[in-house]
Amino acid sequence: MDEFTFIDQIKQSLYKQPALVKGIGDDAAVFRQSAQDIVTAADTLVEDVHFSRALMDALYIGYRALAANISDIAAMGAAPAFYLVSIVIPDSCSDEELNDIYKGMSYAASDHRMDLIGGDTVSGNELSIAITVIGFVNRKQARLRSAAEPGDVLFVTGTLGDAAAGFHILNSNKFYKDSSYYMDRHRMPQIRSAFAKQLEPLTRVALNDISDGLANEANEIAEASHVSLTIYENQLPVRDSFEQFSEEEQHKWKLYGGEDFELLGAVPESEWEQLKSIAARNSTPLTAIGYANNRENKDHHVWLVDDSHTPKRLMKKGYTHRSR
Ligand SMILES: Nc1ncnc2c1ncn2[C@@H]1O[C@H](COP(=O)(O)OP(=O)(O)OP(=O)(O)O)[C@@H](O)[C@H]1O
Ligand SMILES: Cc1ncc(C[n+]2csc(CCOP(=O)(O)O)c2C)c(N)n1
Ligand SMILES: [Mg+2]
Ligand SMILES: [Mg+2]
Ligand SMILES: [Mg+2]
Repeated sequence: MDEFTFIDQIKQSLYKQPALVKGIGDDAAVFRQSAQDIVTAADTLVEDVHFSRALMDALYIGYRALAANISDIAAMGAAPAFYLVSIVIPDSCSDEELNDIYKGMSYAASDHRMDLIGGDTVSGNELSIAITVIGFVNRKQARLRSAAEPGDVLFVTGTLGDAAAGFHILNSNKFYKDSSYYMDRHRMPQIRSAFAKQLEPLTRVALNDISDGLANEANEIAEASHVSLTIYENQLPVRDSFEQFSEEEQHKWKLYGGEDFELLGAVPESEWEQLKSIAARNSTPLTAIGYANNRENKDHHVWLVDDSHTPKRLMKKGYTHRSR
C-alpha cells in the first residue's frame, strides 16, 4: 500500500471535537481555542524498547502507544482532544499489522473522544511510533508536579506493579493466577482521564502519571515542589493475587516497574475527603500512601518507611533510557 492510499484509509470521516477547523488533508491541521489553556505532550514508542511484536499483537501496540500519551494529558488534569502520529514503518510490517496499529489507536481515541488530526509516514528499519497529543484545561488549572506543599496527603490511583507483572507473564511460559488481568494491564492500560478532569473543584493538587515507576515519579514531585515525601511501603495498593510473585519481584515492580499509568498526586489534607468522593463517583480506586513532610525536613528526597519503621531513601530509579 502506498503512502497516499494509507493516509486516506486512516483518515476519520467524522471528527468529534468542535474546536477542529481542518483535520487530515492539508499541510497542517487547524483548531481554534480561546477559552481554555492548551496542553500538549509527546511520547515515542520504539519496537523492542517499549513493545515487542513477538509478544504483543499490533492492535495492542497501537492502543498502548496512544494510551501512554493520553496519560500525560490526564496527569495535567486536562481533557485529551487531538493526536498526531509519526510512524516509521519497516518492510517487515505488513499492511494488516499497520492497519491494526491504527485500529488500536482509534480504540483508545474513542474511549477518550479524541480525533486523529495529522502525522507523518516514513519507511525505515525499525517500527517506531511517535505521538503528539493535545488537550484542553480551564485557564490556569493545569495540575503541575510543583504544586505539592508540606502536610499534603500523597495518593495513588489503582494498583501498582501490575503492568510489570503482566510484562513478566507475557515473557514467561509458567502458569500464573489472574494472568489475563496482568497482561491486559500491560497491553491495554486504562487511563484515569475522567477522574483527573473531575479534580477541577479542588483548590490545589500536584499530579504525575506513573510511567517510569513510583520511585521516579515521587522524586519528580519532590524536586519540582521542593518538599520531601514519606511513603509507607505497606500502604502501597496491590492486586490481591500480586502475592503470588516473589517478595523481590513485588518490591521491584510496585516501586520501580512503571507503565501502570496510574496517577500519583498530593492534595491538602483538608481536601482529602472531597478527593475520596470524586474517586468513588468515578469508580477509581484511591489510596493514601504517605504525606509531604513538614518544612523542617529541608531535603527534597523521598523516604520509604518499611516494616522496620526506619525511613530509607527511595532513590530516583526506574526505567531510564540511555543509562542501562
Ligand atoms: N527530546 C526532548 N526534547 C525536548 N523536550 C523533551 C525531550 N524529552 C523530554 N522533553 C521534555 O522533558 C519533560 C519531561 O519529559 P519526560 O519524557 O521525562 O516525561 P514523561 O513523558 O511524563 O515521562 P515518560 O516519557 O517516561 O512517559 C517534558 O516537558 C518533555 O516535553
Ligand atoms: C519490549 C519491552 N521491554 C521493556 C519494557 C519495559 N519498559 C520500557 S520503557 C519503560 C518505562 C517508560 O518509558 P518512557 O520513559 O519512554 O515512557 C518500561 C518499564 C517494555 N514495555 N517492553
Ligand atoms: Mg516522555
Ligand atoms: Mg508523565
Ligand atoms: Mg510519558
